[in-house]
Amino acid sequence: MVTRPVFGGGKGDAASTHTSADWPLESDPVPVPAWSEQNIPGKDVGLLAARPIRRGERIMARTPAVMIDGASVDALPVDSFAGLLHDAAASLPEPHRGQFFNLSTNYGSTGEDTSENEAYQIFATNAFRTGVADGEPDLHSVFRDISRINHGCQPNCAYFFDPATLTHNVYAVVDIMQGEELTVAYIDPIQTNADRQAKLHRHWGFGCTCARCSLPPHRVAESDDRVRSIQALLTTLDDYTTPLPEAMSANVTVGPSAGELLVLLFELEGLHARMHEAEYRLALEWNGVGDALRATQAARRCLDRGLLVRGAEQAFLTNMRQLVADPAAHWSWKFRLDNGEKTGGEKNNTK
Ligand SMILES: C[S@@+](CC[C@H](N)C(=O)[O-])C[C@H]1O[C@@H](n2cnc3c(N)ncnc32)[C@H](O)[C@@H]1O
Repeated sequence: MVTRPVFGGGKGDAASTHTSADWPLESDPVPVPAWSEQNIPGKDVGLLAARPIRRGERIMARTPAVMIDGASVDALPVDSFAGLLHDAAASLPEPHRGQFFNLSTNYGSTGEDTSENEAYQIFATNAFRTGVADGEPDLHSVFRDISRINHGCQPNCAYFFDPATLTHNVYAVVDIMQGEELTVAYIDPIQTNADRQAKLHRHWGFGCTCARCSLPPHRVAESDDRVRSIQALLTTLDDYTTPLPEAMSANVTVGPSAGELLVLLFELEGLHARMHEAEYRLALEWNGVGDALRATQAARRCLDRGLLVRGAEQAFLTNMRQLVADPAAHWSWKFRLDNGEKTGGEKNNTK
């Protein structure tokens, strides 16, 4: 009998064997890391999947290296802000301090070559908005590792900040193959190719070369057309005052078929990190015509997707839970069949 009380972080381990040979159990098995840092042509450093990663897997959870109140960015002259930021980062213990000062400074490096300016450039290149509730207070945070994830317009990962634990979480929103680059969206991907490129240039100083941006022109045109359809559908579906019969005679696209079309367009555009938004609209449209079962199916999918990328406490998730619990008692029940009197919906609250 072999027993090792310290094995598994103190959980212990016992084995029965016929051999007196040493068991290779000197330490915990080392888990295979999900990613590794690599140089990626045209992007400096990025993260590649070191093994297959399943949709839904949490890839990283990190607390901030530095958190900054947005009001101080506005209130202070750049030099003073950069000095404070530098001192805050310099006070971190190693290896966290080294990891912070190692981050990218790609945000249009200007100004003097001082370590204060370097801290400022690191902040500008890598900070995430991490406001607690409805963006208040307006906090911005820099995280090791997570800040190495490059942008993609069809990202395979999504993140959300959990204010209760001050933890930034990164989840896989699709199955990811070994060797594939991990990406998140730095900007709203529901924009045409030209609008996405312009925004990335303006705010981040790079041109995107992701698969969606590198399509041949005829497929870019098709993708842009789908984006415009998504934008139009989001506008009509979020107007809860248009009853279905009236909409049909006025050629306005609402109802379950419009919701199904929205889901399809999200899929075709690879908007996996945003699927909860399409499923939310579909759930409401089915409930709006009194089909409780189909409404519940879409609401379940919305919950599954939404919990992954938004955490547990969002209003739209509560809304979907209420629909699942009792579709006929939900505010949206048969709202498309009424005469536009029900307007109690919570509009567009999936973001
Ligand atoms: C938050 S950092 C990401 C990690 C960074 N690549 C590094 O080396 O640490 C943001 C910077 O990465 C680069 N970057 C991110 N996504 C990119 C992309 N899709 N194409 C080109 N450069 C990208 C840009 O220089 C951007 O300013």
